[in-house]
Amino acid sequence: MVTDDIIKVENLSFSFGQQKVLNNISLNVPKGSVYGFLGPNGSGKTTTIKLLLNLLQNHENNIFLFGKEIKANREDVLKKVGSLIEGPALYHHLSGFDNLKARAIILGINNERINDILSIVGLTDAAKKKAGKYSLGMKQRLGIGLALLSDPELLILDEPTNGLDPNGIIEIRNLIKKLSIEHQKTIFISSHLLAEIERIATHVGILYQGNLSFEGKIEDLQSLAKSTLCVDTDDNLKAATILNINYEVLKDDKRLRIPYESPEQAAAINKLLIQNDISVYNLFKEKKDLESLFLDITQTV
Ligand SMILES: Nc1ncnc2c1ncn2[C@@H]1O[C@H](COP(=O)(O)OP(=O)(O)OP(=O)(O)O)[C@@H](O)[C@H]1O
Repeated sequence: MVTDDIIKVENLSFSFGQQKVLNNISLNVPKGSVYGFLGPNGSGKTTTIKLLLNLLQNHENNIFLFGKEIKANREDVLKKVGSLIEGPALYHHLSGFDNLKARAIILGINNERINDILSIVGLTDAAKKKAGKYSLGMKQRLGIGLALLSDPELLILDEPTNGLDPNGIIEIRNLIKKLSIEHQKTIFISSHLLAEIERIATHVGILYQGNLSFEGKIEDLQSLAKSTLCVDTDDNLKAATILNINYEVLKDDKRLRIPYESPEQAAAINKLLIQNDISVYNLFKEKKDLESLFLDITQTV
């Protein structure tokens, strides 16, 4: 298949027994992107990731990595992928360095590369410490280091910030940015937290109950967030009654909100209120934040 997408999935469905977990989802992950795969718990993210890595059996030929169907090209394709799913498998009695060394021996990778990896994931100073004594954030970073050993083009990370404290989250976020910008990795990262993804992703796919309810650039998602005109007056009840005649006044206990259309609409509303002897304290345009948009998208499927 000729495609610039590092991951391409076409109408993928999957069931565990009678339970349908994925319903006809299609994904397009461009080269060089940080693709945030968002969805609430249980929406099917881990299942999708396991299918992408050929860890669950898929009877269709509809998953392509690097333009190649994965089942027919399993080895060829998967050697270019590093992944971290459901927490890293570490030897707790071994140091960070030796954990990497154990994997490096199998892959035929030298100590210089191990030291590079430790530096990339910020564990140089803790290299000799036992992994069992690492914080959760350090363990996750070591797990990402293991995934990076073979210098994969694509990194697939399943909820890498799950359970981390704010510092741990920031460290992982910075690491992902670095891997994307300085090391040109394509990164597919799942999360149930929009705020997390919003800060690092270039592209977003939103999964809800096994359906892909949005896919696009992060800017496309942001532009979907509709603006409202917020109005504060000395008599909101009276103002709402007047505005209701010509406008849709949205329900809000604190202030009046009207779907924003144009600067002229804002001026007309202002004029109308003043003509009716209502003092206008505030009148401004507010863009819906992505968090509420995410809730909208996942509640209206
Ligand atoms: N091995 C399995 N056998 C049966 N059902 C499963 C199995 N793995 C997952 N499921 C079910 O499939 C659905 C999707 O699970 P999945 O782990 O893919 O969701 P998720 O979006 O990754 O959620 P979470 O963030 O909670 O891991 C859930 O209802 C889950 O109970």
